[in-house]
Amino acid sequence: MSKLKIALTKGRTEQQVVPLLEKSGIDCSGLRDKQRRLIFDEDENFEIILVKGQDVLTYLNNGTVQIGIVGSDILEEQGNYQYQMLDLNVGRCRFVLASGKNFDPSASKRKIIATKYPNITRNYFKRIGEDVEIIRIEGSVELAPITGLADAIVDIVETGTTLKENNLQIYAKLQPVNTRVVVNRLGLRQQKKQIYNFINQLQQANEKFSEVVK
Ligand SMILES: Nc1ncnc2c1ncn2[C@@H]1O[C@H](COP(=O)(O)OP(=O)(O)OP(=O)(O)O)[C@@H](O)[C@H]1O
Ligand SMILES: O=P(O)(O)OC[C@H]1O[C@H](OP(=O)(O)OP(=O)(O)O)[C@H](O)[C@@H]1O
Repeated sequence: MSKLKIALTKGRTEQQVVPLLEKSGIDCSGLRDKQRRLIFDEDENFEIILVKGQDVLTYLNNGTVQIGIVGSDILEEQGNYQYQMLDLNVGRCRFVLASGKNFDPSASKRKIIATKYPNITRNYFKRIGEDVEIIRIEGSVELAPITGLADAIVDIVETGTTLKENNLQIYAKLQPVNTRVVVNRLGLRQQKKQIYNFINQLQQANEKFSEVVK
């Protein structure tokens, strides 16, 4: 029987998900001890690769892996909703619209919004019927309203520390974010039993199951 291959988002997601994978009985000793290694096959049933969140669906859709573990922020930004199997109770945060204290959300002038998530931002402003200019930036998003690059930002908030330390405040709360398990459809047909066993083990470890593929 071939091993199930998992693309796990490296960084924050990896830190929070590895304890869950271990709880569900998967040998993650290599991940615990690693420095720059990216592929882990210590477990007899699983192979885990560490990838950037934005690349998880590329590996999944290509069939290189059967399972991906990635934030709902990235799934939503990339417009993929169809392969989500499990909602993990980790990586919890929320999208917000934020700016400095002088920002006027009801001002009639066309606003400039900086974000790492242009699609989510476009959809939000479309929903509320406002036309805005979006500037895409890759990080340290909070700098945009402080430096005058943009009027406001759409970004993720977890503890609120980054906003607070940069004197920004929340003007609107958008959708919540958490970590999801996504499955390749062909993989699901070919390795159904293995995949469902994995999902069940992870579900028990997580004690929170939310959504089965339709
Ligand atoms: N402050 C946060 N608190 C909790 N979860 C977060 C936070 N920021 C991001 N996340 C979640 O963790 C995932 C990975 O975030 P992480 O910061 O490791 O990667 P990143 O933002 O792409 O940064 P980098 O480009 O440095 O790798 C995000 O896609 C999101 O789901
Ligand atoms: O509410 P907090 O707990 O402070 O977390 C929010 C911060 O975390 C994320 O940034 P990240 O650490 O990924 O850095 P980045 O600016 O490089 O994207 C996000 O973009 C916020 O800046």
